Amino acid sequence: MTPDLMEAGAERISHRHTLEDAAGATESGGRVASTARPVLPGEVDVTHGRILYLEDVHVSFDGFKAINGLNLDIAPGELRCIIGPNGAGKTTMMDIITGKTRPDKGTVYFGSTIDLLRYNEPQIAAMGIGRKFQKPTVFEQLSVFENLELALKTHKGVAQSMNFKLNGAQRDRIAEVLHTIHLAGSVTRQAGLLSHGQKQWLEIGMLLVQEPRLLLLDEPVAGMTDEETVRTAELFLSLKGRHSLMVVEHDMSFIDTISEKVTVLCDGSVLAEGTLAQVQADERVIEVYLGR
Ligand SMILES: Nc1ncnc2c1ncn2[C@@H]1O[C@H](COP(=O)(O)OP(=O)(O)OP(=O)(O)O)[C@@H](O)[C@H]1O
Repeated sequence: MTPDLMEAGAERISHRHTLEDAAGATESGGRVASTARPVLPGEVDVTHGRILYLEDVHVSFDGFKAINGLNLDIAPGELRCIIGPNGAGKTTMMDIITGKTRPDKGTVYFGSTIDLLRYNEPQIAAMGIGRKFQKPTVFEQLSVFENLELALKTHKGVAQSMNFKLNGAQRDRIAEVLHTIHLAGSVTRQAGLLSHGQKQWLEIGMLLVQEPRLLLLDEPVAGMTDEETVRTAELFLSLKGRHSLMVVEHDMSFIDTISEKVTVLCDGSVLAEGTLAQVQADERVIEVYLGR
């Protein structure tokens, strides 16, 4: 497909992807473990106003308390920024949410019904929690379009099927994502030739084609140019509402542009929470993180 056609496709997009589309995405009928009811991607109970809920979570590594009584909740559609000094436990927290690390103790819920501690990493990803690590990991030899196509196929568990063809809705979804990540003009470009910022956007796009409910993003603007950082802020602001985002960053001006609520982690638990101005004025935060 040519960039022109993809661009045209992007313009045709209306947000018509329904829960039915998402339900059709799971070849296994969406059953992922021994819960009382099937869990479908996109089907998360947020009637209690939380898409993510952590209570009194603890993790120790060889006796060292990396996470120590962590409580946190994220609202549906929220864009939450997480800051804190090195070793505060930010990465470990994301590892717990995504099933990479098991806590010693605590509660971790996706919506109000899905106990994440009962699932493994691939199951949690399939439920709609996407994670972006700091370094971009796109397939450099493939084109931008092929990277997105592969992410969609892999998510649907059909990567091994040589006969898999994208349907119209899937092509529209890719076109929409290309537009969102500012790569509609680079559809056929080899991913290895993209700038660092473009690779980061492409990797975010590879998550977006999977329609995640919650996106965890680890230092997304590290190494970006100022212009790329501004465009990334615009991208995140455009994603909030439709997706929930948790962004770990050290770049304060970027956080200032995108954040409503900031959580400061320190020594494995929440030290402060509020607007950026509120946490920046907090003596304890100044002491451990921002400096005097
Ligand atoms: N697998 C592990 N084994 C032993 N210690 C670990 C392990 N993972 C993390 N830690 C320790 O737990 C603490 C929290 O680490 P974590 O990487 O979560 O912090 P962070 O806030 O993400 O830091 P940074 O901003 O430097 O990435 C650190 O002291 C780290 O050395």
